[in-house]
Amino acid sequence: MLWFFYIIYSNYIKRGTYNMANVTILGAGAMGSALTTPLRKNGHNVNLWGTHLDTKIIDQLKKDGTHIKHKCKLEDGINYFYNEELEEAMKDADLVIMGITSDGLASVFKKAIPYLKEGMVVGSVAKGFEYDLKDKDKVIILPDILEELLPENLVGKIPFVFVGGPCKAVEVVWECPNSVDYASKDIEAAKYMRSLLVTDKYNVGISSDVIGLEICAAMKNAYSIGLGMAEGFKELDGKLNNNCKAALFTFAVAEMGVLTKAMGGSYSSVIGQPGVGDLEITCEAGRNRILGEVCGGGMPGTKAIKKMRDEDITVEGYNAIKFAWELIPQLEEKGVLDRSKLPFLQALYEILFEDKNAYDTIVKVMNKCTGFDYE
Ligand SMILES: NC(=O)C1=CN([C@@H]2O[C@H](COP(=O)(O)OP(=O)(O)OC[C@H]3O[C@@H](n4cnc5c(N)ncnc54)[C@H](OP(=O)(O)O)[C@@H]3O)[C@@H](O)[C@H]2O)C=CC1
Ligand SMILES: O=C(CO)COP(=O)(O)O
Repeated sequence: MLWFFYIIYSNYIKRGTYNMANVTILGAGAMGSALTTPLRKNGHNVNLWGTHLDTKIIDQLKKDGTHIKHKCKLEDGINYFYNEELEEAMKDADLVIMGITSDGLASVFKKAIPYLKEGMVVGSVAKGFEYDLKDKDKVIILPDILEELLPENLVGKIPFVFVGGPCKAVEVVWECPNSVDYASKDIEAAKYMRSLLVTDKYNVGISSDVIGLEICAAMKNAYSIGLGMAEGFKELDGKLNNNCKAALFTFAVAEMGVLTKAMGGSYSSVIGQPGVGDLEITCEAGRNRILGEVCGGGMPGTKAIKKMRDEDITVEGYNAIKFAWELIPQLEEKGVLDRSKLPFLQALYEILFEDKNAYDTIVKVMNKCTGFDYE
């Protein structure tokens, strides 16, 4: 019995007083590295671990503190670790943040599992979908993958926190004001993670809507590709197509609402930071928007994605479109979705995966979506 009170008390001490914590970030890419800034500003001990793909990034950071993707120095006092130093990087961590892209999330999390301990909190910034590990044809949200991978002895003992909202990584490094949401089934864990990262510039809201936040995080990337197309039309007609972009923005929000509702998420995420907020930044300044711009300018979808991948640019919206398209039959089978309510998504699938002409397809979808009943 005394042990029971001890565990409760020590968790309270740990999460309630918010003293200096040990934080390990897995993934030294754009976002993982950016989160070192608020953490170091708050005086925490920060370990930044690079994947097998991040060796050059870690080399340079160790040399002079410069992050080669951000092209500026990170805060002083960060401990840097190479791929083969994972155990050391995770030793004594209170919070582990997965700064990995959606397609690498499961493989990196699997590597981290042997070093997870009861009481640690795991955060993730990844935005996308994955296939269910138990059923390779089934599309699921990223929180479900992490839960599935957790070994039996840690189930219910490691809370997960998911990050959504407009947050260009480099602006976090520059300490520009921004606002994100942390969602978790364990609100105390979300508050704990917030307590370690929040600054006067890095604002964090707390939410219990994990599903809504995840659907928005994945789908804003998908729809930003579509909004980017309107930017690319300039290449064809020499004119700004801002009316088109604004209209597509509203169709994107409506369709994120349709999918979120079908999945059981909350509309408040759609109209909050994870949905509208993140859609706005991504269609203004995101890497997904660049793919759309290239397609809108006339390059076929399959060629445009190849070009960006060859340039090593992360574009998660491309896969998100395919995953969402494959998710539809699952939701129709459950009777919670009618695919006719997602005309913009269908258009994106046709442009990006079937190489349909972007301009003609977008003009048609504008005709269809104007005055459309999404209910
Ligand atoms: N960048 C941003 O502004 C924001 C990004 N996010 C989300 O955070 C996640 C990470 O994004 P970001 O940091 O920009 O991405 P990066 O491309 O910079 O990479 C993130 C990390 O994932 C690694 N990685 C990529 N592919 C694989 C793979 N197949 N297997 C193992 N590791 C892999 C990267 O290695 P390497 O560096 O060598 O590619 C890097 O360590 C994404 O899901 C993104 O949507 C969220 C908010 C904002
Ligand atoms: O998620 C992001 C901003 O919140 C980054 O979007 P991109 O991956 O399109 O750059």
